[in-house]
Amino acid sequence: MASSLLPGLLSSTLPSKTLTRLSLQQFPIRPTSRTQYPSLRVLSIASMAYERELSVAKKAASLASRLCQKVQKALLQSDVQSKSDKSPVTVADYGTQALISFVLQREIPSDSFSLVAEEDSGDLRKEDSKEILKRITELVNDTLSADGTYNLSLSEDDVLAAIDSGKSEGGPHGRHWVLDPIDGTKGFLRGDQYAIALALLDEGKVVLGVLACPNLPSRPIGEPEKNSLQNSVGCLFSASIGGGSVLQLLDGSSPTKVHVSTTENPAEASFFESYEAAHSMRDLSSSIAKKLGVQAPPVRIDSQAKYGALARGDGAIYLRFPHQGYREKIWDHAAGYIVVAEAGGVVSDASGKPLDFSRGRYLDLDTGIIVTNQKLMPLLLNAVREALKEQSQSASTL
Ligand SMILES: Nc1ncnc2c1ncn2[C@@H]1O[C@H](COP(=O)(O)O)[C@@H](OP(=O)(O)O)[C@H]1O
Ligand SMILES: [Mg+2]
Repeated sequence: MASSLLPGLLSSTLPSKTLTRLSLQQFPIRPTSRTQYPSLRVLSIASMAYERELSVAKKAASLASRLCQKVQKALLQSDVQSKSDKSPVTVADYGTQALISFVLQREIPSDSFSLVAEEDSGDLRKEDSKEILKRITELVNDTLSADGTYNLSLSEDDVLAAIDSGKSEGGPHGRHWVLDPIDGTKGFLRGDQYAIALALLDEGKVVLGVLACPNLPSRPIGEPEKNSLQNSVGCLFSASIGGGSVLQLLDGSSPTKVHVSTTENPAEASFFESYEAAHSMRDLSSSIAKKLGVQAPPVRIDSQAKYGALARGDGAIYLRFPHQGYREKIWDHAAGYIVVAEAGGVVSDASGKPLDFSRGRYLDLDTGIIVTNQKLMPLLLNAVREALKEQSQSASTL
């Protein structure tokens, strides 16, 4: 069991826990709008309550991004046949989940550790998965040993147990980590955008989030390259409740606060949507953009990198309208949600209701997810309402 590795050993490279734990119940604040917070003093106390967790989450996501970069590099150097095969992403998905689960349990020992994550070890325990499990274990151990913080090696059983810690159902009470080990699997396989997305729920609210986007350029999307210094890729977004959103490069540059676009004019706004056509109704997004007066074509990228890019103002709107019957999972939105909310943005369902992360592994939503700044949200909601009405009218005449 991974937990056999855990007893009370805290890393010397992370700040020790000097703060008294403050629960959300003591500070009943809502994360959706910074202007609603009661006072700056309470804000900073609330975000300090999760300082250690945020630091550990950033470390875990940074380590995992090294693991993923290694796998993606090998994948892109290999032949076409292996690019269409699913095994590289499998190795990176499981490896990331094992690594992050291990780091969280090791750094923040708790009897009530809970992780809601995408993968489980069912397939890995099958007889024909021996080789892949060996590769995952090597990858995790190589990543840990290159980092040097932990002088140990995980066994295959440790890796399986760490993956299976992700089976939690989440819910409205207590603390739950929420992890998408590789969000944007298809982008990962193509060599495009993907994200490692980790968040913490406390009493049903997202209180911190980290988005590691190893392929996201440091310069804004759409801005032309100027010189090699601006060509770096690899962004780490992080946010904690009341503490704002911060961007640093995965190579360790100094953190800077980010803010969503302040544009009030839809004609100046550009919008994000999924790269994968099957993940969102493009006709509907296009009709909404037209009603709003957006002139620019959609910016299509994979994963929660969209939330990160929007949080730093690369675009002002994100539209996501899955086809009927699709159920959104909390790990696909929790980290991105708080990164945008703390950067001054608003994330809601298509009717304007805040997302509810307290209902278990799924986000049971009305129709879709829309994201923008506070000034554009009322206009966007009107455009969404009209476009949805038109869509249902044309469906009923068919
Ligand atoms: N038919 C569908 N409609 C909407 N989302 C879908 C989908 N099929 C998969 N997804 C989700 O879309 C995520 C990728 O997001 P995006 O479309 O923004 O790139 C996937 O995450 P994973 O790659 O972790 O499986 C998956 O959870
Ligand atoms: Mg995902």
